[in-house]
Amino acid sequence: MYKVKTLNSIAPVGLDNLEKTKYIVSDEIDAPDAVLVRSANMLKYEFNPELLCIARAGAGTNNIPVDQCGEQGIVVFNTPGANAGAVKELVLCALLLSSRDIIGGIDWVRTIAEKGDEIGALVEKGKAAFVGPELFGKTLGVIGLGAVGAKIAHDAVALGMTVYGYDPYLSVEAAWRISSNVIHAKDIETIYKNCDYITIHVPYLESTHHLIDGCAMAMMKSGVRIINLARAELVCDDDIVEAIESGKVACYVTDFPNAKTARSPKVIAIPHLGASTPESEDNCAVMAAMEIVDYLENGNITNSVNMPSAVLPRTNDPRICVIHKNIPDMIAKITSAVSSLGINIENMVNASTKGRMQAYTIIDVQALAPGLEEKIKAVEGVIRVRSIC
Ligand SMILES: NC(=O)C1=CN([C@@H]2O[C@H](COP(=O)(O)OP(=O)(O)OC[C@H]3O[C@@H](n4cnc5c(N)ncnc54)[C@H](O)[C@@H]3O)[C@@H](O)[C@H]2O)C=CC1
Ligand SMILES: O=C(O)CCC(=O)C(=O)O
Repeated sequence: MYKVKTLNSIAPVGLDNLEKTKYIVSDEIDAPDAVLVRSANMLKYEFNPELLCIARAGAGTNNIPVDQCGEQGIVVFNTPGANAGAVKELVLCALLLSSRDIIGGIDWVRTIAEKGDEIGALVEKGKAAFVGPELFGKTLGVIGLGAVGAKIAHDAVALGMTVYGYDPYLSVEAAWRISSNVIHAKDIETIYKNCDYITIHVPYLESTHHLIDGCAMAMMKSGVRIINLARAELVCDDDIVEAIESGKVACYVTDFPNAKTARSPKVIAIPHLGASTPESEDNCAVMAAMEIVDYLENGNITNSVNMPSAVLPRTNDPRICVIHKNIPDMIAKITSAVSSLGINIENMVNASTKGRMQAYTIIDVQALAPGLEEKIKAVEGVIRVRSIC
């Protein structure tokens, strides 16, 4: 039986893919083979030696020590695009909330709720305090045009906005998803200087820490509205609070409130609800569970953030899966270790990604033999070996 530990509540439709005859799934498992997680912080998690993979039911993996996992031969998956529809809808909502003072207006109506028949007249007299601009005809800057950013850019065009998109790392495949009406911003300053609204959709990495800071905001239009449903640390809290106080920033919407931002009256703080729809919770859970099943049962890797993709269709042959350093001569040494025991290789695939530290090899063999795993493990540069019957 495979053991899967859940660190967050995972949608049942996803867990249904972990057949009860093959999997024990619980939040109280010791020494799991796989971990299923949403936003739980795993940065200080103690990895048991048996742990083979972690599936993040979601996009961002900054709650997982991805590089350390790679060094230990633990495959980390995420679920690209599976919650993008939910985030997109909340960003559209955030754009409207940042513009029209809907929240202020609703709060004010509550304060006059006991005024009985006077309410109608009070509303007509008081509503001028909650006026805000339309999105139509305004300029939106989308930083990061991946699964979420591409959808927002598309819908904002449909809302009549002029949309600038900035993403220097966009894959060709992702580029096809971008509406041709989106203006390609060649540098981030173009976004800062031209946009009335700016929304951020990049992963949180060392290189994106405080992407929006005082210098960035200094380049922006006065009264800019900033939407951050990506990660708190992409924006410098001290600087944005200061920019709000000075009037430079008219509104900041964040899905990641903290002690600094939650108190500011011009911050709309949402309790990390970007992906909180039944549809996206189901999508993420199903994709994450399927990634675990395919890796544990077949050794196939799809949507990993620390290993290359590698899929070899199953036959009846037993299989050896080898995670190794991405350095020259590994394939020759690993296949020699197999053939030194007189074992024939029936089929194999090797995958590496430029710049990634680990590579991966799947080898279907005629038969397993005692000592085979040990022989491969002894090859310098091999990180982890697993055989699957
Ligand atoms: N609030 C929530 O519940 C959710 C938040 N997120 C956050 O949003 C982020 C984006 O999500 P997806 O669009 O699904 O990810 P994605 O991986 O599809 O897209 C990210 C895009 O950012 C681009 N990028 C990376 N560094 C950049 C930089 N310095 N400047 C401009 N572009 C850059 C990449 O090329 C990629 O196209 C996630 O990493 C996560 O942190 C995602 C889903 C739900
Ligand atoms: O699972 C969640 O609710 C959080 C989703 C998220 O932040 C992500 O996918 O990056």
